[in-house]
Amino acid sequence: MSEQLLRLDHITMQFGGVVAVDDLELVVNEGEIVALIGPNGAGKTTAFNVITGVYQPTNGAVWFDGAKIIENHPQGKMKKQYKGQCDGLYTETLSPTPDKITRAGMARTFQNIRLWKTQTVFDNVLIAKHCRSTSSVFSAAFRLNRKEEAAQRAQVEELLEIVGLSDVKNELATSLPYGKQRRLEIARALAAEPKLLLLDEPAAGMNPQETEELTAFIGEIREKFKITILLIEHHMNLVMGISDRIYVLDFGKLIAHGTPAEIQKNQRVIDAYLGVADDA
Ligand SMILES: Nc1ncnc2c1ncn2[C@@H]1O[C@H](COP(=O)(O)OP(=O)(O)OP(=O)(O)O)[C@@H](O)[C@H]1O
Repeated sequence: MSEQLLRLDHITMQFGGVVAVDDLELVVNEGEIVALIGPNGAGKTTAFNVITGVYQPTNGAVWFDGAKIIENHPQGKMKKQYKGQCDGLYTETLSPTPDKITRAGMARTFQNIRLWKTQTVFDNVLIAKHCRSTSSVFSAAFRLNRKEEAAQRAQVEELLEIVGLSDVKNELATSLPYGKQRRLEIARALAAEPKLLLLDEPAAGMNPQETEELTAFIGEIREKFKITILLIEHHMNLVMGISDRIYVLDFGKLIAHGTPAEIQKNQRVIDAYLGVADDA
């Protein structure tokens, strides 16, 4: 459990005058479930967007699976603003696209469910599998490689069985109840066979029972897939129930990190976030 899978070094993301993420240092070790929490607008989704290549950070580096995958330093007008803070620390510009990052072994879900609405449960997962395979475009369009296609279909069957969606595999994704749609979204991310799964508010919009089921489901996924998970979540029962460690952001800055027990009694966190009533 001690190998670092993901490491953020001095990550800053500035949009115009807003510093959404400010000098963030974060580590996720192999096999861990780590939560990133904080009040609305704290910078959590922005951090995910930097890690997954949606945004190029203003400064800093991201290491994944032993390699530096992202790096940037203040450019243009920003140079003056950041002068003295990070001079010479980062000199390269490494900015892979999100699909390259997926291929490197990360997969994510989004705050708003993004399923292929007109496809079945099975096809939603199959398409995600295709996207991972090198011959995906041709295979998907022309079925050039039938052997590969058959193997992928079998893997999708197996995955749906593991996540408990086999019985609804031929139904349209959008006909599923909300909790199952969330489960499908996670299954689709798992189809990419990631080393790191990033979940952005997986329990958003869920009632307490659905949240409880999801909490158990995430735990099962970790066990069954031996996967590492970084998640953003507002439901404190879920966060405290499954996280090994928690990072807390407030106004882009890291204000605390530690075990759930440590975070629960951290006064800065209580003031900034946990004092706010849980809507779970
Ligand atoms: N593309 C963007 N352009 C300009 N400002 C942005 C952009 N994305 C995020 N921000 C700003 O950055 C700050 C952090 O937003 P972010 O969405 O990362 O917060 P969050 O912690 O994920 O919030 P929530 O819990 O509400 O999802 C906010 O002030 C937001 O308005």
